[in-house]
Amino acid sequence: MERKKTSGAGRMILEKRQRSPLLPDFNLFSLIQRNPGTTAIGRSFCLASGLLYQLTALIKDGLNVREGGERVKLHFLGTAAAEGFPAMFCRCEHCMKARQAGGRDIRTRSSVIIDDILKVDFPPDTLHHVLRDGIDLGLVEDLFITHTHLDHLRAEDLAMRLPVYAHGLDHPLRIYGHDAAVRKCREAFGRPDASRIRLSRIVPFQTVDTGTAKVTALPANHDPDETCLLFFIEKDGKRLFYGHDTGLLPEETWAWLEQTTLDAVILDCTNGNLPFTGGHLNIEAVIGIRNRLRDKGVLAKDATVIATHFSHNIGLLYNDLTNIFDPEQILVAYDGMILNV
Ligand SMILES: O=c1ccn([C@@H]2O[C@@H]3COP(=O)(O)O[C@H]3[C@H]2O)c(=O)[nH]1
Repeated sequence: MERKKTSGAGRMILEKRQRSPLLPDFNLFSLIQRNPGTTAIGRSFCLASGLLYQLTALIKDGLNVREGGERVKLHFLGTAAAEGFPAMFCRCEHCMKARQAGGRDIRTRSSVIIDDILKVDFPPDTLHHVLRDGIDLGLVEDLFITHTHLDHLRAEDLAMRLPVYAHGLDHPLRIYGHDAAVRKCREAFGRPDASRIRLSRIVPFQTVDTGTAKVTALPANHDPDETCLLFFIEKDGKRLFYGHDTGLLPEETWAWLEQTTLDAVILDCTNGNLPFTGGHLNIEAVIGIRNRLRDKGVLAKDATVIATHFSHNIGLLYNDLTNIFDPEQILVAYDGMILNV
């Protein structure tokens, strides 16, 4: 189906201006209109401030504009490990600090939406994401599931796309996952009408052509009891690697990745400065993977590398993480972050 898209840089600037936490949307012009008593000096001040605000936003956003090609919007809905940050029941020093700090130190269970129509994972915080970021989930056409752990697939909530719970939908949601994910979905909502949900089992190295993107499932190194997937996503000429949850990448995944180029790489940083475990990475491993991708010529010029999926156990707040990752030119994801690559 054709969907109307605002093109390139204009779209990026619009979105970043609407959502930037540093530049809240504050319409000075409507303030003037609501206050007919405003003096000429006041009106001039407001107009000048408004113009300055618009200009600042354009300059800030302009810094992110790249040369050539359609941009792909990556919207990070959640950036935490299973327990969230602060963790639900946790009263440790770091969770207490995060509760107090708020903002970028509040992390929910991980998911990303690409160009508003392609989603990876369906965590239990999805309703919160929809409400927090004003997302129209009815637009999403394709949902790729990495694995069935509770923070990545809340299958029961997908039933909210069925009749009675959802109206006005004009296309089915196509869901793709390995066999455990398909089984979990079937147990949650059976075999619904294909106009609402279509479920497909995919296997490692299979490429799905959604019509808007080509998505290849790659093996993760996460849970020995389940085939967990990572995704290579090619959309509008951009190539992205969705690389969590995983420990050190399997060599067969490396072999596949080394045949391509990547414009954006999203990596698992669950363990922060702690030693990495079998199923997750830490800061050192994230930097190591970035270095290998760079050394093998996989990273495109100006490629963006992003660390995400942080556990509360690492005890690092957003500023601690940026202090570590900024010198490495690796971005630290936060909830609500929008990138145009
Ligand atoms: O050795 C360990 C094992 C686990 N954990 C935490 O438990 C979580 C389980 O879900 P998850 O796999 O999304 O993320 C994990 C981490 O946040 C940890 O910090 N250290």
